[in-house]
Amino acid sequence: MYTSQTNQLIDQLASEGQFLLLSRRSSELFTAEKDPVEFTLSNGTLVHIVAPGIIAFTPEEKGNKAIILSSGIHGNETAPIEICDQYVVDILTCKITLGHRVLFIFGNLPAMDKATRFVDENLNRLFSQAHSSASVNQNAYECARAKELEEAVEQFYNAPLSNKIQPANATPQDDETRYHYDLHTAIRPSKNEKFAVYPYLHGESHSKEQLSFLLACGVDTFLLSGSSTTTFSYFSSRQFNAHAFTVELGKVQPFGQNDMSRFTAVNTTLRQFICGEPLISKPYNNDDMLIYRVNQVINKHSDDFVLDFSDDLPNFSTFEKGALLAHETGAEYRAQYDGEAVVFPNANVALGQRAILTVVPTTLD
Ligand SMILES: O=C(O)CCC(=O)N[C@@H](CCC(=O)O)C(=O)O
Ligand SMILES: [Zn+2]
Repeated sequence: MYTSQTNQLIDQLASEGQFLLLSRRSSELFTAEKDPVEFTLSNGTLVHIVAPGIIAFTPEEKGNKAIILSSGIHGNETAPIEICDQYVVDILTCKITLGHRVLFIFGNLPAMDKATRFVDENLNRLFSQAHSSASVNQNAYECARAKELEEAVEQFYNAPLSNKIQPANATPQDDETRYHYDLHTAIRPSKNEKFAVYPYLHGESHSKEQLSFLLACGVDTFLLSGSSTTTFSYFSSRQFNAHAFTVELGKVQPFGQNDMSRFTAVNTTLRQFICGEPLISKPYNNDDMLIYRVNQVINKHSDDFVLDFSDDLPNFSTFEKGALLAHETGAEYRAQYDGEAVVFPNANVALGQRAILTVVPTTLD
């Protein structure tokens, strides 16, 4: 039995679908109940509100995929938030029916309200237990949120349904393939507008099928990471063997100012994917994509760290071998190859954090 307030909330969600809006306006509504808030839509889809901004769906006819779509891990990266918000509205109001279990995560709710990347700590540097490290501010909202997101991912991949609503035909979850697309937009413009970071796989093979899928989403450029990180996609990849990616869909814009025509391919393809509809993706061909490997991860160690190129230089701009990329007290950082390109350059990061990635072209075997 829920309180009348929760019952009202459930009715409102099922009629208007505005989970994100309610999460941002009145997040305490989602945490008032001792038991999980779960209900069933008219098409048989089970809805589980895990926490503000975190909602899981299990369709009556469950497919063989467990899919996580996260957005707003950085609060000012609005286009993916708007895309996922619309999916959630359409699912709750039964305009679309899912073909697989899907968990939606809207990451940093307070940062969305402030239109900032984060409030106290960069959420996408706090996964794989980094939220509990002595080097971060333990009182930051983002530390508690990273822990909550880790638990939500674990619960979704391993124990998705509470006993209360577990249908008689529920099957063990090890028949499912796991996916996690962590959707972002970049601070700078990019020569290759849509690109994805493939987390370090510790020697496992990269999935060409996944690259083809992302190509169908309009993502034609891939960065193969060469080391462990504390990002959300690495967490799902490493801990849960999910096909996981950080996907950059364009450039940061304020809410309501995204040119949604630039997201048609990703919007349509992800929607087909979660609904279990047939996908039209070309077979893998190296020539259709640009694949880079990460060559240098340049961290900032001093407050006087500066970039030696302009603030509006686009991602994937290339340098000649030996060109100075950045410097700080005691160190100069230079390109090591002709054609080495910079990605995510940002001098305004906390000490110890990544200030530039450099990449060089590669191919998959
Ligand atoms: O444009 C930028 O500088 C940052 C865009 C962004 O948020 N990128 C992610 C990439 C995460 C990864 O490397 O997998 C981030 O920096 O967190
Ligand atoms: Zn981001």
